[in-house]
Amino acid sequence: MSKQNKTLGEFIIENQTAFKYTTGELTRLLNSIRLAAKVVNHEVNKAGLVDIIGAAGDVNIQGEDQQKLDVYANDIFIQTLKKRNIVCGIASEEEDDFITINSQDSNNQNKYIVLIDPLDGSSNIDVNVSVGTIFSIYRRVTPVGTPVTIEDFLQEGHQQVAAGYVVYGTSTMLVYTTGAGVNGFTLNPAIGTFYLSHPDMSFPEDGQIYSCNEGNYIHFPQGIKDYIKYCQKEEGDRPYTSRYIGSLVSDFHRNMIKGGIYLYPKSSKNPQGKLRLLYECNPMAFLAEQANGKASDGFRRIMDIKPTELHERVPFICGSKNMVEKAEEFERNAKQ
Ligand SMILES: O=P(O)(O)OC[C@H]1O[C@](O)(COP(=O)(O)O)[C@@H](O)[C@@H]1O
Ligand SMILES: [Mg+2]
Ligand SMILES: [Mg+2]
Repeated sequence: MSKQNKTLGEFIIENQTAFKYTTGELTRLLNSIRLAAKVVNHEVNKAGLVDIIGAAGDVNIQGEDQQKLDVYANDIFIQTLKKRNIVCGIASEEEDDFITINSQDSNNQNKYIVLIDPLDGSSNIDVNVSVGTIFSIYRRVTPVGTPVTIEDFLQEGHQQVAAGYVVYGTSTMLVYTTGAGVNGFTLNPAIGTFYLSHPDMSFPEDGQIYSCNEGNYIHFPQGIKDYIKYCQKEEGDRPYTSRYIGSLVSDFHRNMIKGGIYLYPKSSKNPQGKLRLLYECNPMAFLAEQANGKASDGFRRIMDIKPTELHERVPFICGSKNMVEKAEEFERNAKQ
């Protein structure tokens, strides 16, 4: 069977042997995420027809108005994972604290925890612009059969065993890694099956696209301002093209295919940046590095940052390796 016709289910099974902890547990977990993605996709595709757009009326721990689709996607992913008794803990952008699964059941031999951003790009839901879901998977560090603790969630990004995203766009794709490269699968909506459409995805080392909310420009650190001016300068292969969808998943996906850099720096408005280390930056950083790209906070490798809080934010620069290194160079120079 040619690589192209392979379904996600087949690919997951075939590639579990490449994974050193093979017990089939990660396979079942990835398949659960695949299922939840299809359910959420069904609702996203009819946003506007059904009562799924607009605010849900609550504010989440990030201080953001929860959108109905944020809440719906959160419920679907958590229920799908809970029901299958496939993990021992879950953390989500939409949940104040982490969720412990079946902690009283000492037979709960599950080894994995999942961190999710159930709906990424919430500001785009109501305006029919692509949105996504982001997931990150770790092995627990506390003994199996005991309730998970915060330590299981505050692991450095390089401890991830798998990460991925779903983009609900012109087509719906699931893109993931287990540390052996990055592969993308497109949903055939007629039969509800994901097919391998983008094998071995890789960031071009250089690109001509920069993605950043320039509306915050005056609040950016000097190094970032200098880098944006560098991108806009008439010189060599520049100016680069500015493209900003406002959904991290979609901006990342485009830049991975075409070559580009995404920046959400810290600013006088957001001293730590906006994006969340555990369920946005770490999974995208794992994917970026597995796809020959790079991810940093301007100075440190994202996946080497030791988390201290569940919902902590970090400045985020991610994309084509040479472009990220150039941005880091401007940040370092501005510091001197
Ligand atoms: O509107 P801003 O400040 O440019 O922020 C957009 C960024 O915030 C996010 O929407 C944050 O993610 P959520 O929608 O999951 O909260 C990113 O997807 C996006 O890149
Ligand atoms: Mg997000
Ligand atoms: Mg979100």
